[in-house]
Amino acid sequence: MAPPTTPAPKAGKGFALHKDGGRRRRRRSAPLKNGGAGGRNRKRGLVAAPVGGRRENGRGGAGPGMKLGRAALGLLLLAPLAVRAVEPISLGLALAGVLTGYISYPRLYCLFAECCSPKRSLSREALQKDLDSKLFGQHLAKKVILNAVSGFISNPKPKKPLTLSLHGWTGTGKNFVSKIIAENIYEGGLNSDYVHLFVATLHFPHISNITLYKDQLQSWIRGNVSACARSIFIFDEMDKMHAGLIDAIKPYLDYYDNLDGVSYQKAIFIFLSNAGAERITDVALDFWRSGKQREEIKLKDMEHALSVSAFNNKNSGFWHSSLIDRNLIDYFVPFLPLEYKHLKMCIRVEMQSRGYEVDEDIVSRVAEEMTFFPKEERVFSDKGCKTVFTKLDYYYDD
Ligand SMILES: Nc1ncnc2c1ncn2[C@@H]1O[C@H](COP(=O)(O)OP(=O)(O)OP(=O)(O)O)[C@@H](O)[C@H]1O
Repeated sequence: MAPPTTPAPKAGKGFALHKDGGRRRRRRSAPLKNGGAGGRNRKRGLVAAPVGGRRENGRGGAGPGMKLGRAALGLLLLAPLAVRAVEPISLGLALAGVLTGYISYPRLYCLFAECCSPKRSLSREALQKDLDSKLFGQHLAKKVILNAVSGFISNPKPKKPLTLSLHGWTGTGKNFVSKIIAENIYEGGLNSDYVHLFVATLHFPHISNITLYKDQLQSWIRGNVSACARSIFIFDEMDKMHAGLIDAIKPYLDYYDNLDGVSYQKAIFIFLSNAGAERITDVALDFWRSGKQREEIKLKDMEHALSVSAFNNKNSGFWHSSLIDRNLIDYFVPFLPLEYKHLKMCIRVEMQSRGYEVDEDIVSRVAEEMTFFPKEERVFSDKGCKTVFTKLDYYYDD
């Protein structure tokens, strides 16, 4: 896992805080010094890539390739001596074989192992299909994410990294969407070595360590982006992040071609937060009360209000943040509160994934057990789809 001075990875949510720039070295995670959260990386983490050290290649590193290269060079140097002993045409063919192998090695390697340059490029259609079939009740998020992510990935020279700030009530799909994005870019999804998940309360728990966290965060991101330009960083629980901490990464989100030899322009940063959820709910409730479809809600009804409320909310992690001040967040993405019918959709998916036939009677009973707000109207689920799965256990406990 990461060096002792870096934050610990999130247990159970597929988080690799390190990439070593070369082939992955799997190790047991070390407890953190300096007050970082301890714990073990589900992926049995790694070591922060040396800053300004090895540069990205197709494999995300140079280890085995270097060895082959040296072997090829050695053969070339020995060639004149060998020529006398071996038949020249065969020697030439052998050398050509070694060189071809060396040149195509990264591609060969990437056929069998995960690489920074994924085997397949992101397909807009596949992302759309995933969002349409898996994400319920979030027409705004779907549209923004589809356009933002596919447009960004298909741009060979983006001017800055993509920064998305996802806002909404608990259990409405913010983590779920991050997972979908990660899976559409890297086969390993959240478990990929190029996807990093930070959780505020886990990785940055103590306000007294904020200076240390800032240093760690910077070197972490710098190290991993220098190993793989297309790295994805997800910051969960932004609303619990100490004010000012996130500003440490501001330079990386800005319009710089490179900083100390590292370009951050292909990286993706996703921030998840409950900040602004009340504002989103107010708008959704207004639409509901006036008999309008929630699909009629437009991004412009929310986006500006979200950025302002994130900036002015002391508990948003973006409080007076230069990321907002300098317009470094590309999209504020609202997640609408989920209704009864969406809960039923979540329950059906869960039943199917457990191998049960969908039983509409159980679906309704589980959905009815959830609590809804406002109290009188009972329109929105107060936990989104988050606890429907455990409630389902009650009906299948034998
Ligand atoms: N809109 C949705 N469509 C389909 N499934 C959903 C949706 N929202 C939530 N779920 C289901 O509920 C689970 C929990 O949701 P998720 O972790 O994404 O919520 P969240 O918005 O990140 O909540 P929190 O703010 O508490 O972190 C997801 O893994 C997914 O299975």
